Amino acid sequence: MRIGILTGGGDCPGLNAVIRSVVRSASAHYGSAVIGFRDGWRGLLEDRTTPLDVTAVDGLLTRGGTTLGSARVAPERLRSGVPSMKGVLAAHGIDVLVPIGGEGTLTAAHLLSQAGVPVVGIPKTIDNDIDGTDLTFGFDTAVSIATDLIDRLHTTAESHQRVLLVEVMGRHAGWIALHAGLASGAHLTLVPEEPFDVDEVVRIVCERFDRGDSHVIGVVAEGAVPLPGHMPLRDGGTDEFGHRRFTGVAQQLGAELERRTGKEVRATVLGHVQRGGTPTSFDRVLATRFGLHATIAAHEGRHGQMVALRGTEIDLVPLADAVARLKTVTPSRLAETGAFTG
Ligand SMILES: Nc1ncnc2c1ncn2[C@@H]1O[C@H](COP(=O)(O)OP(=O)(O)O)[C@@H](O)[C@H]1O
Ligand SMILES: O=P(O)(O)OC[C@H]1O[C@](O)(COP(=O)(O)O)[C@@H](O)[C@@H]1O
Ligand SMILES: [Mg+2]
Repeated sequence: MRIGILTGGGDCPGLNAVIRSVVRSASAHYGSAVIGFRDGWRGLLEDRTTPLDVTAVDGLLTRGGTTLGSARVAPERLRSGVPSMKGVLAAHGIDVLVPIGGEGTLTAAHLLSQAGVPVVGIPKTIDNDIDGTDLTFGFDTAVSIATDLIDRLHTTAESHQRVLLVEVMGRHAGWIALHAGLASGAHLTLVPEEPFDVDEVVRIVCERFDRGDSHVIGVVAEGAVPLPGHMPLRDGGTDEFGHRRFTGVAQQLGAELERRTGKEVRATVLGHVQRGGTPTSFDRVLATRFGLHATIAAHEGRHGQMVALRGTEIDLVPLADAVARLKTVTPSRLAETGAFTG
């Protein structure tokens, strides 16, 4: 068998570990070949490939990023390119395509699957917002990095009796904010799922200082928004791929808090450092298991599926179900922060 593989969307730690796992398991268990398409869907549209054998994936387990490269392509270009992508796959004799990506890449994978291409998807994203799987790889690493950095912000905030707002990634889902906030003892966590009440944030800040606490740490997901009418938030419009452009919610909320509380506020945007570097051992294991089970599914003819973590086992879920909705933070998970807020 010949397997095609590509990595799409934002990179994350563990992508290289999956590539290695697919190549190693395809070779060891089935004697199958793996061909990589470069830069996500763009490489498939433009017929840019790289052969992947066991030697080529040597050392990839621990390396961050993706050796195949990743890129975004306007969804319209992708939809109109389905016939030519099928042509490229046929020309390379690809039996099964294994796209590794977030909800966007997996939506495109579903599109190809519906067009008759045998596909087995693998969910990646630091955002952990893919439905049908308990976790995506990359998330644990991002939370670990964010937690470590927030721990460091506690000490400098204490020294200066400041409010420190930490902006973490999370476009539609606040999983990183929720977990990094709980892990680092944040006093306040704001997520995209629940527009925040600025009066309530002001109250929490004032209360902490009034009772003699030295500082405030607030974790703010980049996609968090205020309740309508509470404070202005600049509109950045959308980019060419349909993604909302963020304008720095932590910094804007910080200015509002300084004005209303009289306290010194600093905003720190963690940004792409959350996506860089080597994966945690948890993500290495999850990525390796996803790669192995995707390879098995590909050889067993279980197509139109995505590998998924359910409890401790790796399962398959229909791609159609996985991309039907995003997995966002539930009100009950958010309510768990209540006892630790303020
Ligand atoms: N609705 C869609 N239909 C077809 N292709 C899509 C769709 N959404 C995303 N894609 C393709 O998948 C790529 C990656 O999606 P994106 O949302 O940027 O990242 P991720 O896969 O990490 O969620 C996009 O650049 C685009 O080529
Ligand atoms: O690197 P870019 O293109 O600025 O994208 C940033 C976005 O990508 C992410 O890091 C990961 O999102 P995806 O996994 O969906 O690509 C988001 O948290 C963030 O909003
Ligand atoms: Mg995504």
